[in-house]
Amino acid sequence: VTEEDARGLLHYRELIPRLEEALGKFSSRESAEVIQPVRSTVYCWLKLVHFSRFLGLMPTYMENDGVLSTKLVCFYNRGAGSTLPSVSATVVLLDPESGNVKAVMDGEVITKMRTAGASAISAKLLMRPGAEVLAILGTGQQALSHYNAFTEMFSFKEVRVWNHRREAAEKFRCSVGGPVTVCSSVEEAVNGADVIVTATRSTEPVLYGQWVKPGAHVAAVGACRPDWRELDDVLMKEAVVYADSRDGAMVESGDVILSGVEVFAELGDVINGTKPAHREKITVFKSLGMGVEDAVSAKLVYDQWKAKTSNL
Ligand SMILES: NC(=O)c1ccc[n+]([C@@H]2O[C@H](COP(=O)([O-])OP(=O)(O)OC[C@H]3O[C@@H](n4cnc5c(N)ncnc54)[C@H](O)[C@@H]3O)[C@@H](O)[C@H]2O)c1
Ligand SMILES: O=C(O)[C@@H]1CCCCN1
Repeated sequence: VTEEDARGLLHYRELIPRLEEALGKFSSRESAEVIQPVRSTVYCWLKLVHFSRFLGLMPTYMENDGVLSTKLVCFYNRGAGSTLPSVSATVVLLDPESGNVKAVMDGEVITKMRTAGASAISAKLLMRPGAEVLAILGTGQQALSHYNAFTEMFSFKEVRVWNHRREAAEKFRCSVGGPVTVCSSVEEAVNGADVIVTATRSTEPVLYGQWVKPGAHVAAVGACRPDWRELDDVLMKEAVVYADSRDGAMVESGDVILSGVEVFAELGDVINGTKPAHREKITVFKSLGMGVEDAVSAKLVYDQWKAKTSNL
């Protein structure tokens, strides 16, 4: 199933409810219905290359959904100037009965859309009512999918973007459909913002708590290794911290591990009603990406692809 197939078949209006259900199932530890270990990571760092690279394996079994899958995802921090994507991914969908491979699928569209979909769910649950200003830090693939998901799901009055290379932010502004304000600094972008998405390849904090307004919601998508940061300690300590997977965050998130804060709840706990949504406080959703998100997205694509191709 190609990238083009996946792009044509995946839509936020169908994807987001499935992601919400999957996050809820993942966090309801009562049954063994969902099996999704923390991602296995293999570094593939070349001696002469100064940028970090890894391969992540993300196997998942969802019994009631009849999904057995694994994603193979490479994150290559290639540095400025490369035209290749930072994330390349393939999802393998298997038949849970036989163990045979059903489909080998493009995983890049799935990764972009399910990550933005999960962040949109976090905003739906955790941002203050009447949120008007969205700020996006970073202007790469995830920034774009977040822009698309957030502008489709919510009605922000203003969308601001920041990139450490201003020309990249200008390019982003020209490539999207709606109005976007390009900001010269992170501080300018997040000043008074109700919702902030951090989607950079930075390994050092880019967002500082002193700039974040009370009650703001932060969807933190980058910094997916235990020694990488996007958020500073002030922000992490001031915020109520939610994660997609608590176990994942304790192993993979530098923002959580190095700040020493506790994950208050998983997003699925809020969906299940077992933990409150502290909309009145600064909230951080620390997203690392989960196999269950890929599994339900891949099933959605595959079922539609199958129906389409069997009608040919
Ligand atoms: N949580 C998840 O499920 C998930 C899924 C996919 C990607 N990610 C992460 O999201 C981040 C963005 O991924 P992407 O696919 O959009 O990558 P990308 O390469 O397309 O975009 C990265 C952006 O970060 C900017 N950037 C690079 N170095 C920076 C620095 N030092 N400081 C500030 N900005 C910098 C780049 O200019 C670019 O705009 C990565 O960290 C990636 O690992 C997370
Ligand atoms: O869950 C994922 O697909 C990503 C890939 C890149 C790094 C972080 N997590």
